[in-house]
Amino acid sequence: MEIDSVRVESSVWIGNKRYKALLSGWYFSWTEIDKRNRERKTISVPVSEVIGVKEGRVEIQTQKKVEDTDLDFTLFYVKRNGHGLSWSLGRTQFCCPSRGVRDQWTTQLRTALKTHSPSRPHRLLVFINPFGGKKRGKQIFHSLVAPLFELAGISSHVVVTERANQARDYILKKDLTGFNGVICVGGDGMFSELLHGVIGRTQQEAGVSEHDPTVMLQPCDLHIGVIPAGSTDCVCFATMGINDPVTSTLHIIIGDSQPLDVCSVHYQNTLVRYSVSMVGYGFYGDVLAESERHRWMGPLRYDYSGFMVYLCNRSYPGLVQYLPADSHISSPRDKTRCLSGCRVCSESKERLFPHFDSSSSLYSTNVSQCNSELEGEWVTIEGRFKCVSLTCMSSSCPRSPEGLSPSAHLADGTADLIMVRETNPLGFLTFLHRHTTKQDQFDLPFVEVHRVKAVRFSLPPGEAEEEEVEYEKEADREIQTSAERELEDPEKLFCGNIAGQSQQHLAGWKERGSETSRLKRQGFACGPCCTKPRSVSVWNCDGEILPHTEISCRVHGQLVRLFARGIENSTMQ
Ligand SMILES: CCCCCCCCCCCCC/C=C/[C@@H](O)[C@H](COP(=O)(O)O)NC(=O)CCCCCCCCCCCCCCC
Ligand SMILES: Nc1ncnc2c1ncn2[C@@H]1O[C@H](COP(=O)(O)OP(=O)(O)O)[C@@H](O)[C@H]1O
Ligand SMILES: [Ca+2]
Repeated sequence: MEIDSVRVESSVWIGNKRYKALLSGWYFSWTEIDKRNRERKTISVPVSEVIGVKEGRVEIQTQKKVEDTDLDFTLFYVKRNGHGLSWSLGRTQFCCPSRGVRDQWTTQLRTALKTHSPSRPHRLLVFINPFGGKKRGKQIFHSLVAPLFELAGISSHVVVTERANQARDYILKKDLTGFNGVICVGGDGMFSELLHGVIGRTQQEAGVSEHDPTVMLQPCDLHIGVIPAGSTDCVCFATMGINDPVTSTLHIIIGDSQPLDVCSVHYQNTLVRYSVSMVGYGFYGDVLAESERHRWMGPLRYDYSGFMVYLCNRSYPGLVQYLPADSHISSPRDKTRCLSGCRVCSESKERLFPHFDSSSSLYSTNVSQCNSELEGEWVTIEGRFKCVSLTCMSSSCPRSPEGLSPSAHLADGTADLIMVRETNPLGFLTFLHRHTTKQDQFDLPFVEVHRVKAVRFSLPPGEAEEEEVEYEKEADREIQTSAERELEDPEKLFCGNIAGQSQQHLAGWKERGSETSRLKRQGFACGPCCTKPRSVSVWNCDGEILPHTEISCRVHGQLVRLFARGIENSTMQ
C-alpha cells in the first residue's frame, strides 16, 4: 500500500477480479486491473457521498456481518438511479492483501470523511406524524430511515406525535442542545410545524419580534430534513425533484444544505403563519376547506375536493397589491429552472445579506437592509379571480411535476404571484390541466404572473360588507350542524385532534360571537355543493386554512436551511 499526504493506493479484490483502489483528494475510486480489458472502467465516489465504511463483509440494511474476515471492508455510498434524482445505497465489498492494508483503508477513508464532510449531522431530532398521508410514517422511518442513520453513525431522538402542533411546541420549548437538525416524517403540514418551531425559536433567541411585518428576521441555523410520508409532499419534491424516503435520508446523512425562502403572512400587525409552498385564495382555498371534511380519504381527498370545487365554478372579487422584484435578475416566464447550485440563488445571498460576516457566520439585523427589501412602487390590481396564489418556490409535487410556477427559485428572496381572472370552466380546466404537462400555464389571456417581494390582499371597498353579514348568518348555521355532525361521528375523522378542534370551535363560537364565526366559516362553512354564490373564499397557507381574508405577505430570503441540494440537472449525470 502506498500512502502519501494526498494519495492512498493499493490493489484490492472485488469478487474474483483485481482492482486498483485509489483515494485521492475528494474521490475514492477503483479500476479493474486486467491487461486484456482496454476500457478499464473506473468507478469513482466522492468522499462527501460515502455513507459508511465497515470492517468485514456487511449486508446493506441489517448490518449483519456475513463473513467476518480480517481482509475485507465494505464501503457504503450514494448511488444514483435512472435519471439521477432518485438515490439509493450503493455497497461494494473490498478484499485487501493483508489485515494491515485493510485497517489502513478503513482508517484513511474515515479520516477523509471527517475532513471532506465537516457539516454532516451527528444527532437528529425526528418527529413522525403517524397519521400523515397513507399513515405509513412509522413504518417508513423504522424500515428505511433508521437503518441508514445507524449505518452512518447518526444517533436520533424520535418523537411519534400524538397531537397537531406537538412538534412545533417541542422545538419552541425544549432543550435542543446537541441536535444538528430536526427531521419530519410526514407531509407539508408536518414540515410546516418544524418550520414554525425553528423560525420561532431562532427569533426568540435573537430577540426579534415576528409580528413586525417590516423586521428583518434572523436566519435559522438548525437544518430541517423532510422524509416524505404525506399527501402532497411539495416541499420535498420541489427541493429534491422526487419524493422518496431513501433519497431524503441520504441527503440528510451527507449534510446537504439548501437555503429556502419563506413568506410571512400577517394580519394587520400580527404574524398569522409562515409559508414556503403556497398561499392560495379562491380555488386552492376552497379545495382545502372542502378536503378537511374528507381527511379519511387520505391523499385522494384533494382530487375529490378539487373536482367538487371545480364544478362550483366560483370566482371572487379581490384587490391585490404587490411589490415587484427586480425584473433584470429573473422573471417567472424566463423558462429557466432553479437547479442545484443555481446562480440566481447564490448571487441573491449578497443582496439579501449585505452585512453577512462569513468569517463568523453572523448576520447583522440591519434596519436599512430590511427597508431596502421593502422599497419600490406598489402595483394595484382589482378584479374577480378564480384564484390568487403566491409561491416562494416552484411548488412542484407528484400531481404537478413542473409546479405552480416552474421557473420560481428556491432561495432568491422572491415569490411568484399568480392571478387567474374569472373565466369559463373550460378555460380554467385548461389552466389546471397545464400544471400536469410541460405546457405553459401562464400563456393564457386570463392568467397573470409577477415576481414579487411582498403582496397585500383585500376585499374591494363596498363589495364585502353586505356579503359578510349574510355570510356570517349562513356560516353560523352551517358550522353548528357540521361541527356537531363531526363530533357525533369521530370515526370518520382524521384523528381525535380534529374532533378536539371541532369542540373548541363550537365552544368558542357559543362564547365569542362574530370573531369566532369568521374562524368557523374558514373551517366548516365551505360547501361546494351549496347553491349560493359567495364573494369571500379562504386562504390556503401550505395546507392550513387562515383565519383572515385581508392579509399581507412578505418574502424573507433564505430564512431557513434544508438538508437538500435543489434539483440536480439530470443531463449532468
Ligand atoms: C385536471 C388536473 C388538474 C391538476 C392540478 C394540479 C395543481 C397542483 C398544484 C399543487 C400545488 C401544491 C402546493 C402545495 C400545497 C401543500 O402545502 C398543501 C398541504 O399538503 P399536505 O396535505 O401534504 O400537508 N396541499 C394542498 O393544499 C393541496 C392542494 C392540491 C390541489 C389539488 C387540486 C387537484 C385538482 C383536481 C381538479 C380536477 C378538475 C377536474 C375537472 C373535470
Ligand atoms: N399525532 C397527530 N394527530 C393529529 N394531527 C397531527 C398529528 N401529528 C401531526 N398532525 C398534524 O396533521 C397535519 C397533517 O399532517 P401531514 O404530515 O402534513 O399529512 P398530510 O400530508 O396527509 O396532510 C399537520 O398539520 C400536523 O400538524
Ligand atoms: Ca423564491
